[in-house]
Amino acid sequence: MPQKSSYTDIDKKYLPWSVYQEELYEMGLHDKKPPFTTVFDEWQPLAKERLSETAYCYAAGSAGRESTERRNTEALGRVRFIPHMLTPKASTRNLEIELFGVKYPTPILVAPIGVQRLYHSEGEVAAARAASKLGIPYIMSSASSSSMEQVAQASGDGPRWFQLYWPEDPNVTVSMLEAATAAGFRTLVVTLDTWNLSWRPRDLKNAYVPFYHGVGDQVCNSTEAFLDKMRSLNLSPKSNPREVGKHWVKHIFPGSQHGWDEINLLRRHWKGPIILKGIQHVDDAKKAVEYGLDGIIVSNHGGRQFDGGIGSIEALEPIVDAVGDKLTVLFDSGVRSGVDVMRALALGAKAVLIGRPFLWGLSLAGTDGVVHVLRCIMADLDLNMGLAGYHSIKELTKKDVYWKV
Ligand SMILES: Cc1cc2nc3c(=O)[nH]c(=O)nc-3n(C[C@H](O)[C@H](O)[C@H](O)COP(=O)(O)O)c2cc1C
Ligand SMILES: O=C(O)C(=O)c1ccccc1
Repeated sequence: MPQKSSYTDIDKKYLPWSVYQEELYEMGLHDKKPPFTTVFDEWQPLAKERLSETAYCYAAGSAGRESTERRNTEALGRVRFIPHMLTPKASTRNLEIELFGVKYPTPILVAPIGVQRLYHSEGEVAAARAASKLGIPYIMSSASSSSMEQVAQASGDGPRWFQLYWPEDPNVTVSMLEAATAAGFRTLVVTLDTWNLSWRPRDLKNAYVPFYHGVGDQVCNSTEAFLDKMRSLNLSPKSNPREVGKHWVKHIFPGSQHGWDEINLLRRHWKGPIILKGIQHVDDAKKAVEYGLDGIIVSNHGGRQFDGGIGSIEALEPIVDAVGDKLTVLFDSGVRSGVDVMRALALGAKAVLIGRPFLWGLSLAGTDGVVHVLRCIMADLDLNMGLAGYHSIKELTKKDVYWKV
């Protein structure tokens, strides 16, 4: 499937993004309501009411004392703008961006999140459909609870990105990359910060991790080399889902770290752009340039892996200063509103991944819930861009930002 060069020709009813504000006020005249609250900080508590304790804690929880997660949102909140006035061009905004030669209608992507069927019966399929409607990349996780084919179908002609948890065995790695290519995924995100799951006290207290319950191993069904291994043990995903699930976890979380030189293996087996996710250190960002990567995602996995790190936004500025003109820098961890998106863009990110908030939307109302959450964030972004005097994304720079006080 050739990749489209532009996803900006989406359904006009979504544009400009600020139109959602009018739509919502209009609903009041016809006794209608949005699927659920528009208050950013109410999505999580509302989802908590609907989810099982185990599923809720799996998503809400982070590593250790959850100090990195708190630091993510605190540090983002410290980035404040000094708005411009009398800027007539800013009365309409163009939020388009270009990543790897492809145009997108807004600088927002859907973060890779595994096991989405814990949150809604349609899981990844519902979320991928939402992203496709909005013309934004859906990054399919290696730990999905839907198959590559199901997600690809739900994406339609929407942009397909695939996130790799990098197995120990190169044959399994190559087999996953081949399956993803065959299913039409064109951009590869390789997550580096999760060689094993961290110490997560909430899940340990609940004695709960999804894989032990056979959730999150659906990608293995598309991975021939892995299925061969299972056949040699007389196991199949259909007859022995739990055993196969446990083998799968060992494969995608091998507990041993690959080295930089192995990046070449990925390059040999992937034609499109390759992006490393989980970079926080400037030295690693420089290595990514040295090894010819196309992009990096400055991320600390939402504070779910290493506890005791800096806020992800604090890592962004020095990384952009060092390598921002040499590869594409994306950002995630702690983004909760449109203004948070502006904050990361002003400090140099080219686009931003939304994580937990879309998962709460999925939990509350499936595809419509994800669309609602993303449209709220995009409308907030669009309106705040205008109020601070910006017409386009490239006008956002750190000279208008006040922080580190
Ligand atoms: C429940 C859950 C599952 C996740 N699964 C994955 C995954 O499979 N692969 C991955 O690279 N990141 C995964 N992440 C991390 C997200 O991609 C993203 O980095 C993180 O959610 C950003 O933090 P925030 O949601 O607090 O903004 C997961 C996050 C959550 C909350
Ligand atoms: O929990 C996570 O953060 C994560 O990355 C993951 C890993 C495996 C399955 C589901 C999610």
